[in-house]
Amino acid sequence: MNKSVSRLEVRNISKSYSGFVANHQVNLAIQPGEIHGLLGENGAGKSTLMKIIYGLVRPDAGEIFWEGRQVNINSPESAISLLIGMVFQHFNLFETLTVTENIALTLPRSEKWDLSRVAKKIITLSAAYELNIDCDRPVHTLSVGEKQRLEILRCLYHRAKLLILDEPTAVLTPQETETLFATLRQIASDGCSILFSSHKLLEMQSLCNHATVLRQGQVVANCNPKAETPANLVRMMIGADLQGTGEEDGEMGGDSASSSDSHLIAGTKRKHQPPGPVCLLVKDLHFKPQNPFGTTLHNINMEIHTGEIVGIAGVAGNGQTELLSALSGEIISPQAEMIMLGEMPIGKSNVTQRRRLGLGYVPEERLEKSVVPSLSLLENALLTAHGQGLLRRGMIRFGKLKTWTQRICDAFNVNQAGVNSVAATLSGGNLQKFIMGREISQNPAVLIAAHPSWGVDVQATARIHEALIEMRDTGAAVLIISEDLDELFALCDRIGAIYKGQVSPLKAIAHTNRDEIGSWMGGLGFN
Ligand SMILES: Nc1ncnc2c1ncn2[C@@H]1O[C@H](COP(=O)(O)OP(=O)(O)OP(=O)(O)O)[C@@H](O)[C@H]1O
Repeated sequence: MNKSVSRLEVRNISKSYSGFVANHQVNLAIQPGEIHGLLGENGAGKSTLMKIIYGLVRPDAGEIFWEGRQVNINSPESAISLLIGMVFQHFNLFETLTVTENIALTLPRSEKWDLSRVAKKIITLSAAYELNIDCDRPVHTLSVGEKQRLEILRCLYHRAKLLILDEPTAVLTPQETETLFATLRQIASDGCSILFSSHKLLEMQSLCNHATVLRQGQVVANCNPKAETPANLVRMMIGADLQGTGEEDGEMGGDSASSSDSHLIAGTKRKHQPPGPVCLLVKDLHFKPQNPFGTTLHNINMEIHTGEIVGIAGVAGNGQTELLSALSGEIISPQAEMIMLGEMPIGKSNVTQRRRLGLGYVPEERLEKSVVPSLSLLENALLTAHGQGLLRRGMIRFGKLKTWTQRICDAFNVNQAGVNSVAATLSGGNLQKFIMGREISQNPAVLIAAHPSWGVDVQATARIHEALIEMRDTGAAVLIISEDLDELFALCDRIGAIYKGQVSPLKAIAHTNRDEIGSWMGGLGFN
């Protein structure tokens, strides 16, 4: 192959949605074997550009060249036929089918029916790339992290020449991210090009030698992220310095991939005051899921006090989903006293009853559980906030609802076309900001949040952290379940880990470190 011909080149790509500009005259070229970063804050237009390249979105204008030849990529099928693969931010999987069946479905007729052959190849690939996945499990039983690994595996199966990854590390642990990056470097060194989007600056610096920076749909810079400081990258992304973080220019780079940029933004606002009384008590909580692939919870004991943020770290699939379901009321506990909200036994209460008593909840899955994708932001706000005076005698108070929703969007800088926007049309990060804002704005006594800053850019993460710390400082209890150790260490007062359905002791941040929590995440030392 002629080295001077780009694997992919896009010229003057533009795309608007009802007058809202998502991409404006974007130019970008990716060489064979290059890992090219696409950097930009939430709503900058990264996913739109990637979807155009993958044939999912038709551009209004512009041209695409594949290995020097102009092409018309008008569907994912035509992208796949060129050997372009894509891993999405939101999973594109059939929930009731198994891992093998999900991959087989995307294969040509001649291959798709030989499921045992497909399974064998999956096992080989998943071993080679350390993407451990059980071929026979139905997708609905997989954790968020496992579903994402399946998406990556599916692209690897197709031997793509261009692999597009839209925030693939959002739910991976630092170790998993390191492993993934090693895999991606290996794939790139074999000549495959990679287009990788993220707003995690350290990931960009660790993985990419070239990056295109998008702001409000336009290319504002091309750079080598390894040669830039994080402050420079932030400046390129948002066109200004990050507010109130104390972040200064400094040498950065190196090969270590941090799972987030949380260390850039938190830590300065911690108010050292003793926590209050126990607000959420979990006592000998055990639960055996009906789902044969679920994780059994074993006698979990925890005390969360008012005025503290507690974090539970863990590798996906260790019982986080079951613990979240049990605490939120999606699963009813064997005994009511196993979960106490203040003086109230709530183990047998349902989600709505728990919400009424002051329990806020941000589930793991954004589009599956947190919002109804086809409903507007107004309607989605009402779904969990109807108890905030938004109903009168069973009728919706639309004026109030509009003000309420607008306030959430303003406070959390949810960048969208208006409160009537359909949730599915928001960028991933903007949707996450909306969901966090919706729950925090209700001032719950206890907030249980999974992955609070999943897919959220550095500035918005700062805003979410600030709001969580503010809640804590005004007496709320916050429980965060996340795989992002950076975020947990930046935010939490106490921290523990979950492993195979058991929760470790919760230790004050000052009395533990990443190594200890990391080893607990791997099941060493506490059970
Ligand atoms: N189908 C659609 N209808 C209306 N607006 C859309 C649609 N798809 C995207 N947009 C808007 O286009 C803008 C760019 O979205 P895009 O998803 O490309 O951003 P992004 O950079 O990937 O953001 P994030 O980092 O949050 O994922 C956003 O403001 C989004 O709301």
